[in-house]
Amino acid sequence: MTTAEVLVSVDSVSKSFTGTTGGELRVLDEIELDLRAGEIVALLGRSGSGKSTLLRTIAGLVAPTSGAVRYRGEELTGANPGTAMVFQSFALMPWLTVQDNVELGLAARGLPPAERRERALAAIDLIGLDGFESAYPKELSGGMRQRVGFARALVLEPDLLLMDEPFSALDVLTAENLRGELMRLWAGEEFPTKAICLVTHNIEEAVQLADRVLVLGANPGHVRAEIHVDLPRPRDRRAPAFTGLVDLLYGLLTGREPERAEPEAATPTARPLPAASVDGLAGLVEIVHAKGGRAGLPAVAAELSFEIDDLLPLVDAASLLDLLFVAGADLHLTPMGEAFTTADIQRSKEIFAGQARRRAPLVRTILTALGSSAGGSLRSGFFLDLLRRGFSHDDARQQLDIAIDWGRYAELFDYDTDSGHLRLEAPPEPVSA
Ligand SMILES: Nc1ncnc2c1ncn2[C@@H]1O[C@H](COP(=O)(O)OP(=O)(O)OP(=O)(O)O)[C@@H](O)[C@H]1O
Repeated sequence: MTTAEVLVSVDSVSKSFTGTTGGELRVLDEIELDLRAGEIVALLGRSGSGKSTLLRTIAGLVAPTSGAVRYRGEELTGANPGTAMVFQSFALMPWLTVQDNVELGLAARGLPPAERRERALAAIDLIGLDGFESAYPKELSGGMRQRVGFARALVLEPDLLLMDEPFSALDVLTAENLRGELMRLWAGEEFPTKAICLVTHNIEEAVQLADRVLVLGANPGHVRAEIHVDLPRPRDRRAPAFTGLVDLLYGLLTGREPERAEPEAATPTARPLPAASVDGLAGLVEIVHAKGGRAGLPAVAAELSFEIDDLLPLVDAASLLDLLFVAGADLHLTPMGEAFTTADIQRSKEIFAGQARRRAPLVRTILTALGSSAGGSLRSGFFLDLLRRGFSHDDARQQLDIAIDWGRYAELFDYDTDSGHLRLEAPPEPVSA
């Protein structure tokens, strides 16, 4: 496999965006990646780890801040001519028929109408859409719309097919069916592309489809691990080798990176608060307690019908606060977590307050700032301005909302919606910086 021709190479690519207040938001950090003929590569990572940005960089839709993307050795200066993209949202033109949607990219390439028509019909046929040529997107189910999305990309016969969470807007059965069909096409003679790179946050999907899984970490996006999936196709989800890889990836996605800063020393931007409500994270701690202090993540996700992306912030929050810790794909209750979940409500709040003050950088920063302000009160805009130096507009708001949820529960500070002020609940206590 490693001797196969390199279609696209990503050399030391970094990408920064300009934040709303002019600060730099580093999204990708020194990414190295070769995409070779014959392989399917999955980019797996939690929300915000830069997966979509990396995919768009490979497509030539986003220019790297430093480093280069090459297609067959040629550095890109615009859209990558060897790629076509399938989007999560289908991105179809509602006013065009299936046939016209599929022909769109060919028209852009200047192909004559007769050839466009012929190639579009072949792609429509290949992806199981024949009979729907003159239908409009709104007449189609989600699964059929995504087939149009596939046909529109495949008709271009790209060397490399790029897919950004192509199945995540579909219901479970439709997604499974379409994944299966894609794999049958991939194994067949007529499939017009040489390689696939897909973004997913679904671990099972990555192991089912990919030859190689790159696990991306966040802040900024970087490659944490590369896992080879040498399982025969079609893959059996119940095979021990399959579930073993799923467990390994769960562990990689949830485990803390050794080189990351300890929460005590981290700043609010270096260690953002996970998007978890107190209710959610306390519920998870309670579940692990009910299971005897140890629970497998895949089992918890399945039991709660949670996507890993919904579960990860809860796991992150509980481990940030040292209520749980992750070992491999298992969650373990810590002594602090045990105390938190078995205590009466007032004591639970005190434990939470102590942990949040010590280990959640934004909560600590808010407490410090409120403690040194006149009357222990500051406008929320003050904190939003600070946060926007390191986060996008929406992420800054979300960070503050999480901190307020945590701070209110812990009775550390309150937020007055009418005046827009955060206010200390109790007289200022010394806070170690
Ligand atoms: N054009 C842009 N301008 C500013 N910030 C951006 C832009 N595009 C992405 N970002 C930021 O870059 C970070 C990574 O985004 P990206 O969509 O690549 O991550 P992701 O891993 O694909 O996340 P998700 O799974 O949620 O889609 C996010 O914090 C996002 O807000």
